[in-house]
Amino acid sequence: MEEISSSSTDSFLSDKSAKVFIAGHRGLVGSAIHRRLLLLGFTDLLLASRSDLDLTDQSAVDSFFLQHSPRYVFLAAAKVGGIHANSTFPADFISVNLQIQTNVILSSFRSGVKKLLFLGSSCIYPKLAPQPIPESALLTGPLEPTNEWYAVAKIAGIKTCQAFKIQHGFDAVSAMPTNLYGPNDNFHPDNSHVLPALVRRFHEAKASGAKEVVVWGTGSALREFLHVDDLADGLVFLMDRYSGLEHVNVGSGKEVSIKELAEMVKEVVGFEGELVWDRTKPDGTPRKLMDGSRMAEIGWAPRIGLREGLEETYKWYVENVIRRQQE
Ligand SMILES: NC(=O)C1=CN([C@@H]2O[C@H](COP(=O)(O)OP(=O)(O)OC[C@H]3O[C@@H](n4cnc5c(N)ncnc54)[C@H](OP(=O)(O)O)[C@@H]3O)[C@@H](O)[C@H]2O)C=CC1
Ligand SMILES: C[C@H]1O[C@H](OP(=O)(O)OP(=O)(O)OC[C@H]2O[C@@H](n3cnc4c(=O)[nH]c(N)nc43)[C@H](O)[C@@H]2O)[C@@H](O)[C@@H](O)C1=O
Repeated sequence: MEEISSSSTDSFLSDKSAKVFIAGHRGLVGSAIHRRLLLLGFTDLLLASRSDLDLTDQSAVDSFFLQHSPRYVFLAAAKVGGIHANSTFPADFISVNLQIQTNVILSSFRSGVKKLLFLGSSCIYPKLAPQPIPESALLTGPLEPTNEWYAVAKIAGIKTCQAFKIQHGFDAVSAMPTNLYGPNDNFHPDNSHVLPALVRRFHEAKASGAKEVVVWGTGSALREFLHVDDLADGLVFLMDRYSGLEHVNVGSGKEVSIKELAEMVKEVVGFEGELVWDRTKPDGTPRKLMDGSRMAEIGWAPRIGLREGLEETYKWYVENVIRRQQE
């Protein structure tokens, strides 16, 4: 059941005065969507930080939607973290994500939202899925154990969107991004994803004159990285053009090993010491390159290469995180 909306008069991009709620607008993805919509000339963006609206609180979410009546919703709020955080806090990753997404999807439906875009992740696919991973690989095999709790919540999110579309005709679509990076990422030493973790670790090693940097795992795991500004562009594209039942992969189409990534970060940061591999840490999924042909068929392509995106992200980290610590 594929449906690609064709009417330009009724499309998201022809409705720039519409009220758009970006759930999670301070995060990596939400802040990139915010930047993108401002650049495109959207004039009525609805934003609420966690202290104003806890998205796990069902009645608060319901009241918020009834009070503000947004026309479009980007659901970019979630409990997010890297391999260590996912393995350490399984209860949070499954329960918080189920709560946030169910509350936002149901309140959107009940309050008459025109269209909602839900964000999943490439970790929804089986650990040993065929590569590149097509959308049809969902629920065809066992999940990667380090993030199965998060993955189960994300799969439930896709299915919630599909169920409301089937039963009620609610225009809720799902995008599955690959591993992301960029401005406003989480640079926590333990709980973040690999790219921001390495940016911070190499920067701190260079600053302190350390001789070694420890990198987790064997370095052989392969990952596909997408700059978050490319993702935001792709999400706006989907909001505008796609109303199909099936979720859509959003990736860069390019993979690197963690060893190659670590060497690249080392070079960009300018650290001159050695890399040491901590093999007691898990590699996680051996490979997760997504098949991006559906997005390509709809007419979208990423623009930012990994090296360029990494250089820009390191500059952002120094100018924003480090400089602020020094002030
Ligand atoms: N980062 C990545 O590599 C990938 C991310 N994704 C998906 O993209 C989406 C966004 O992720 P990302 O931007 O990286 O995550 P971040 O952690 O950077 O941002 C998440 C946002 O959600 C908000 N939030 C979390 N819990 C609550 C709550 N209870 N009430 C209100 N707001 C809340 C956070 O608020 P606060 O600022 O207060 O903490 C934050 O703004 C998620 O669905 C994630 O699964 C998919 C694939 C890869
Ligand atoms: C986007 C996706 O992200 C998560 O899955 P992941 O791809 O395994 O995420 P990761 O970025 O944490 O690790 C990637 C690889 O990198 C290695 N690695 C090396 N050194 C560090 C390091 O210092 N930190 C981290 N985190 N990893 C490291 C690490 O051992 C692994 O081999 C999901 O849990 C889930 O959140 C999700 O959807």
